[in-house]
Amino acid sequence: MEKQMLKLYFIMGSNNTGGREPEQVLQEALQGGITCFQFREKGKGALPEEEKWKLGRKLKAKCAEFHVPFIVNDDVDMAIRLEADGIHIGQEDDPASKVKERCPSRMVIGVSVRTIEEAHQAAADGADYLGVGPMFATDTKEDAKAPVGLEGIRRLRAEGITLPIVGIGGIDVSNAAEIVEAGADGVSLISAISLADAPEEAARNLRSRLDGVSGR
Ligand SMILES: Cc1ncsc1CCOP(=O)(O)O
Ligand SMILES: C=C1C=NC(C)=NC1=N
Ligand SMILES: [Mg+2]
Repeated sequence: MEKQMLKLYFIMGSNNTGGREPEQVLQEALQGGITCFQFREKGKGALPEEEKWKLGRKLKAKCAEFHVPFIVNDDVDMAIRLEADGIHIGQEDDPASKVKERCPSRMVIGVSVRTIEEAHQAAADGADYLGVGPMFATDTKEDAKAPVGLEGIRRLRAEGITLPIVGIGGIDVSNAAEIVEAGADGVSLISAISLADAPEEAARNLRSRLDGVSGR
């Protein structure tokens, strides 16, 4: 997996946009320079199945226009049937080893981890990258656990985790660089772009900030 794709990894569902059209917000984020997109339709106000599939197809087509990887959160069937570039799973989903068996080998598999044990397990299960967090406080994910902070990433690297890592949780232009300086290969975020007055400008500012940082 090309870890550069993790530099500015935007995540969004229709319930993260403050009521704006998700396709429009994604269009702007792509124009602003996001390097990866994850469709994450879950939580309060998430779309029912039928609409979720329709939106998923539209967002995938938009990512294809910009040659940006399209990742699906949680829903392995959707990821496979939409021919997504990858799937992202959490600790409550099937292990990466099981998901990997079901997916074409071209698909990347990301796993959410918070502890060192979870990180080692995900690596052993064949994860291609880790989503580490929550980094900072966030109110986007209702059931987010206590933040692990930059130390959460430093500790994984000190423990010898060499897999590509994105930090997630409460990230914006004010703290994105330090995530990479702590040893991550990029940042993943929702509201810093999805709720920005100008999503394209927000993505552009984040991208230029991240282009100026040397990670590991
Ligand atoms: C999905 C997820 N996992 C840990 S925090 C979080 C939400 C991130 O949202 P935001 O970037 O708006 O803090
Ligand atoms: C919870 C998550 C953690 N990390 C990433 C990249 N995506 C997620 N949905
Ligand atoms: Mg999940």
